Amino acid sequence: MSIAAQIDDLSFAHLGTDLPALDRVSLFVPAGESVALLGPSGAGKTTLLALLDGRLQGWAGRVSVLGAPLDPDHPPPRARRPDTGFVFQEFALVERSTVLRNVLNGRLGRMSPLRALLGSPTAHDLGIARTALADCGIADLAERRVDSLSGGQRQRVAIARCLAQEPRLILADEPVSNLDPARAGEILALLTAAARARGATAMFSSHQPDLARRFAQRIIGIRGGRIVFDVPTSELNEDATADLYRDPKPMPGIGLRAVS
Ligand SMILES: Nc1ncnc2c1ncn2[C@@H]1O[C@H](COP(=O)(O)OP(=O)(O)OP(=O)(O)O)[C@@H](O)[C@H]1O
Repeated sequence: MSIAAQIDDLSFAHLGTDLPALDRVSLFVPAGESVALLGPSGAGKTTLLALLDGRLQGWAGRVSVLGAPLDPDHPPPRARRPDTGFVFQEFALVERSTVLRNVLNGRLGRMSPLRALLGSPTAHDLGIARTALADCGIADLAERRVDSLSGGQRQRVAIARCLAQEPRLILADEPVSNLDPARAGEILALLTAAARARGATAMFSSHQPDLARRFAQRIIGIRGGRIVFDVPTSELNEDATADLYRDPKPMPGIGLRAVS
């Protein structure tokens, strides 16, 4: 079986913090799966995705992505890992550039260094970018500047850029948190269907259990940096989900009191 990500006994604290953002996490994700990470604010979802994306250093434990171990002290530069794609919550697009140029940026890691430097795509790169635009339903926006687009359209551009990279692992950090419920469903449908059609693995974080249920095969609950459940979507339990979001420490003096 091909492996998208394997994590063994991983602990990590951000610089300048004492509490670990991830605490003894172990995880195995076979290739092709779609996985949702659920958990309250500060649970460690973004940290886990950033770590798999090779953007963090100095963890304890073992991490391998697409079969290659990541060195905790020297993860390879992002540009040298085009097989892993990332969709950011805040899109991270070049606002004053066109949609097509932004999507072509997803090809940079696949181009020769000279072409990447000159920003000169081949016909093959252009074909892949146009296919990604069409798959995301925004072929007609190719020449529009990003700063003229709505939030939902920007999110489609961010996904198209990621698809143009031809990643085998797609990581997405709250990719629909800025969208209304109908748009959020459309975008997650698009992301997971595009991953499936390409045989890629998709891992996305969310605060919306209903969307996770609809679009993920597997749901991982994280709280306080630890995995508290990891189940096939069909086995997700309402109580476990509610527990995940329960207030950790009620404020002293606040609560229900009998009124005499
Ligand atoms: N750059 C940073 N420097 C210091 N601490 C950080 C940094 N980024 C995150 N943290 C801390 O790490 C912990 C996990 O944060 P993380 O952003 O991974 O949570 P999250 O589950 O993604 O939250 P949210 O749903 O709000 O995005 C939190 O305690 C947070 O304060």
